[in-house]
Amino acid sequence: MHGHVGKGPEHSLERPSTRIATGAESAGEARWAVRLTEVRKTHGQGQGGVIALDNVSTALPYGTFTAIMGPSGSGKSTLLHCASGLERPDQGMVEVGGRDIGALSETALTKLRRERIGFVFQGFNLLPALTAEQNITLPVRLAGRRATLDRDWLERLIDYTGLGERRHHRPGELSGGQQQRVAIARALITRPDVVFADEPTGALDTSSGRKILELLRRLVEEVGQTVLMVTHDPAAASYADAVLLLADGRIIDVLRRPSAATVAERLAGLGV
Ligand SMILES: Nc1ncnc2c1ncn2[C@@H]1O[C@H](COP(=O)(O)OP(=O)(O)OP(=O)(O)O)[C@@H](O)[C@H]1O
Repeated sequence: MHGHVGKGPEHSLERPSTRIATGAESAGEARWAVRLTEVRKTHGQGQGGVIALDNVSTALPYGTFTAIMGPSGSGKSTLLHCASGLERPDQGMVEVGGRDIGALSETALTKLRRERIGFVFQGFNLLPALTAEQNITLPVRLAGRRATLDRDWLERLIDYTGLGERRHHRPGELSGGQQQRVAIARALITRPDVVFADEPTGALDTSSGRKILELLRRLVEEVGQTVLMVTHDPAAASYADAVLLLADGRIIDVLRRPSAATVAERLAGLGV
């Protein structure tokens, strides 16, 4: 595989790729967009406590598309929440763009989440009073005075998402697929180290969902974006470079270049 040096993390997902230029990378600091090292997370305490993540280690190289799958309750959301700093692990380390996010203050973590991480949700989560373009540029405005909008990048994202004709429409005037494309452009506007997508096609019909997955794939291939996506759908997972298969809070398998059929078969073996 490409550029693997020394002993990598337990599950390192390598793919030769165009790599996105980030501040951390250009400084030669980070190889991985996201890295989890022996992450453990328990919900609740004592006898009622549930081990949601049990010593999970994995690393996502820049410019890769990874899917997380597994039975209900296997820890997928918890992994996404820990990787994005929404929840703090009990043990272990989470790095985003080479920064140990556990060492950050709440303020610094909020800033990192706003500027270095993009989020895409099943329900789009757009602000209804803002136009498509205003929704897309909101993260830059929230970043405050220091941040300036990169207009060329905005235009490229509008091209990628095919929203040219709709940029001045409000979410209520857009289809579900179009709203999700706005959400994807919004997630990328700050050129984040990673985009976390939680069931991004869950609320869409098959054809709109496929367009979303093709868009994410293109952004990985052509822009070098790193994407981590939770999905229950083997067809959606087949757009990823690799599938992390979770069961009982552990990564039990990594399926590389997965086909929908391979994924479905492996999940059926787990009783999903
Ligand atoms: N806030 C919480 N309090 C108590 N237990 C929790 C909490 N959040 C998650 N859990 C438990 O942790 C385990 C992992 O949950 P998690 O939501 O990460 O699984 P998941 O794979 O995302 O499930 P699903 O596919 O159903 O969304 C489950 O046993 C769940 O019941």
